[in-house]
Amino acid sequence: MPDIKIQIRDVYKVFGEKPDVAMELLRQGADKATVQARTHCNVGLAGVSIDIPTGQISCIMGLSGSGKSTLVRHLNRLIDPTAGEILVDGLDILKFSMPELRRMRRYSISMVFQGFGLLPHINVIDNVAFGLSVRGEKKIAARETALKWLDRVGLSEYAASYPDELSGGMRQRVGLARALAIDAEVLLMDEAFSALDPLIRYEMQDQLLALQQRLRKTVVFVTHDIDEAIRLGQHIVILRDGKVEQVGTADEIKNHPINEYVERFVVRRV
Ligand SMILES: Nc1ncnc2c1ncn2[C@@H]1O[C@H](COP(=O)(O)OP(=O)(O)OP(=O)(O)O)[C@@H](O)[C@H]1O
Repeated sequence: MPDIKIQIRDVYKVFGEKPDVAMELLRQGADKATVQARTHCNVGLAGVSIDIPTGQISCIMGLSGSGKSTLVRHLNRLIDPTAGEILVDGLDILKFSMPELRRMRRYSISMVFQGFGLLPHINVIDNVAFGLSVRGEKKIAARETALKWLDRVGLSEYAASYPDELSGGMRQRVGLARALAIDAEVLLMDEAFSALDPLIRYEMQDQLLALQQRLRKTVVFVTHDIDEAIRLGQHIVILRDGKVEQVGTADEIKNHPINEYVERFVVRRV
């Protein structure tokens, strides 16, 4: 059994004006559509419990609106739950003070976004060094680290370029280098490769797998693409309407889909 890095315990997220009424309905077993009809609240997550293993790539997948982004954003507290617990290394991150939270975001958990999130007015190397500068590292040392990571993603020659001079795939490699440069143990990737065309996307998956061979980060990778989940994920979580539908290895999901919803993803591949 692998170690567990992140424990998500019975997490609910209700968006809207009447979270208490919505929670009561959810606890009585109402589904997302009923809660929406009765309270006009949007259910993001409804009682999600998952263990995220250390040093593996976990893929969160499901149809649009199933709660993937909402879930991953809880892990660095971009979103706080309506109810439930989130433990990282056994610590309840919902109880963190602002300084503890800042420390976690600067040192322990980094994030790669679909839209790359690069700053347009600074060059590539300073984009990669950004997280290091924010946490107070000296400019020369930060740039040295940034250059090492740019080299690892094959972009050291573009250190002085600006983001708008790069292709989408190159920009996402810069985004990846920036997330890796802070050397966090946890990497959150929200549809990180979804904006890329299929060939480049495949190359990025290769690059992530190659880096992961050496780095062994705990990666939480959100995708709506089952092929990507199966290719990358040692551990796959399928969400539907804010609930966990199935958790398993790629083989388990492929060969033993628990119901029609999961089967539809898998069958569509053939
Ligand atoms: N800020 C918000 N305010 C209101 N409702 C929200 C908010 N964020 C998410 N939701 C709702 O929560 C549910 C889950 O949304 P989420 O974005 O997590 O789904 P997703 O699986 O990531 O979808 P997609 O693949 O389209 O990004 C949806 O019903 C969505 O409308």
